[in-house]
Amino acid sequence: MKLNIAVLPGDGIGPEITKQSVKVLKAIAERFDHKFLFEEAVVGAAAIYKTKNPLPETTIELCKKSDAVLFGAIGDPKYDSNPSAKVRPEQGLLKLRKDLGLFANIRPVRAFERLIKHSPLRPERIEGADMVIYRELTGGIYFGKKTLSEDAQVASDLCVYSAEEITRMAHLAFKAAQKRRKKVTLVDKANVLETSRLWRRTVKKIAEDYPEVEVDFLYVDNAAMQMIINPKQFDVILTENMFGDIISDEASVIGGSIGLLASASVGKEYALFEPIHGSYPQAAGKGIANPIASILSAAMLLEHFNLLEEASAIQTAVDKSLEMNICTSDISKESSYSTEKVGTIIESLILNNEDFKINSNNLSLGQATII
Ligand SMILES: NC(=O)C1=CN([C@@H]2O[C@H](COP(=O)(O)OP(=O)(O)OC[C@H]3O[C@@H](n4cnc5c(N)ncnc54)[C@H](O)[C@@H]3O)[C@@H](O)[C@H]2O)C=CC1
Ligand SMILES: CC(C)CC(=O)C(=O)O
Ligand SMILES: [Mg+2]
Repeated sequence: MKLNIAVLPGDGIGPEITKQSVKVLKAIAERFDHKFLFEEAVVGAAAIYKTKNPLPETTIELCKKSDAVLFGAIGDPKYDSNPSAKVRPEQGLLKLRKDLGLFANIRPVRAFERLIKHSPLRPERIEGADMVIYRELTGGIYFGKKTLSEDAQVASDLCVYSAEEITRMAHLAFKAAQKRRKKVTLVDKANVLETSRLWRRTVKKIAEDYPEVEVDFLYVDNAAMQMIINPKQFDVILTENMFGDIISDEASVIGGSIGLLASASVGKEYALFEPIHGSYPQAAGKGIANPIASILSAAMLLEHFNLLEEASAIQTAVDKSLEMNICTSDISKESSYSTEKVGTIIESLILNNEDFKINSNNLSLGQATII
């Protein structure tokens, strides 16, 4: 298969982790005889420094003409220490999501068997945990009107959702549940928020189309606690933009590190693949960032194009590398390999291993991105 992949490394650790996932995709192309072509563009603070714009038109154009986008991370201490800056790296990512219509962000979370001993959570609580978070990505409070009074003493962020935005998201979550353990949990705050009540009503109605899927409803505050005390109860979590952002960082503790959690951001026309973490500026250039979230995002990219054996090859190589204790220091202080070394070992496991049979257990999604 021939794929044109736009690569947007971004800021902080973005370039060094993305370098590893591109390396791994090149290994897949070599081993499975595909042609993957990569073209880079700037986004975030890197783009502001170069063009004064966090999302230059040339970057959007490249994304639109490519088959898929591989995204690193954005964010820079210069802007984090100045929240009032008018032009910000985050605007680049938010605008990109909006312009490409990437309304669904899919974040699989599972407890990696080999890492359970490193988790701060009790092993018996997380062993076998396996869920996928369907986070709405282009609506809600991140995109609503923002105001600040003239004296800078009163501010507001508007949270808006339409039934249409909820409906398209809910169908994706129910379809994913059909292929998994047939359970959808809507996470909201319907005891307080009108938007959450709209989510509940809409989801209840859609659930009628999926009688074999069990639905339950949890307030986000309770969900945050349940995530830690009983994560195995979750199969597909469906939620709005901000709640999904927050509970997925929390859920990463189950996997052992946020440096392991991949995601796919999809819409009707375009698809972008990105780790769930940010630009981790404290680690930039030090070679200590975990590249696996980015590498597994590349696996999700392959899965999106139905390259299941190839996606499975990445997943298997990642599992093997972890089994061999080849990991960065966020996972194990005793065994701290560099970002580059972890990428190189995963690359060579892909190039040298003979047999990558598709094993639905080691696919991250079960084709959940194909919409
Ligand atoms: N999708 C994106 O591009 C996102 C960007 N950001 C931006 O990133 C910058 C930093 O934000 P933070 O809140 O510190 O979040 P962050 O996700 O960058 O880092 C939080 C913590 O997670 C850990 N971590 C993150 N990625 C890791 C990796 N690959 N390997 C090992 N450990 C890792 C580190 O302990 C780090 O201190 C900000 O400018 C923020 O706006 C934040 C979240 C998402
Ligand atoms: C930096 C934000 C725009 C996004 C975020 O935290 C995320 O998508 O996980
Ligand atoms: Mg986040």
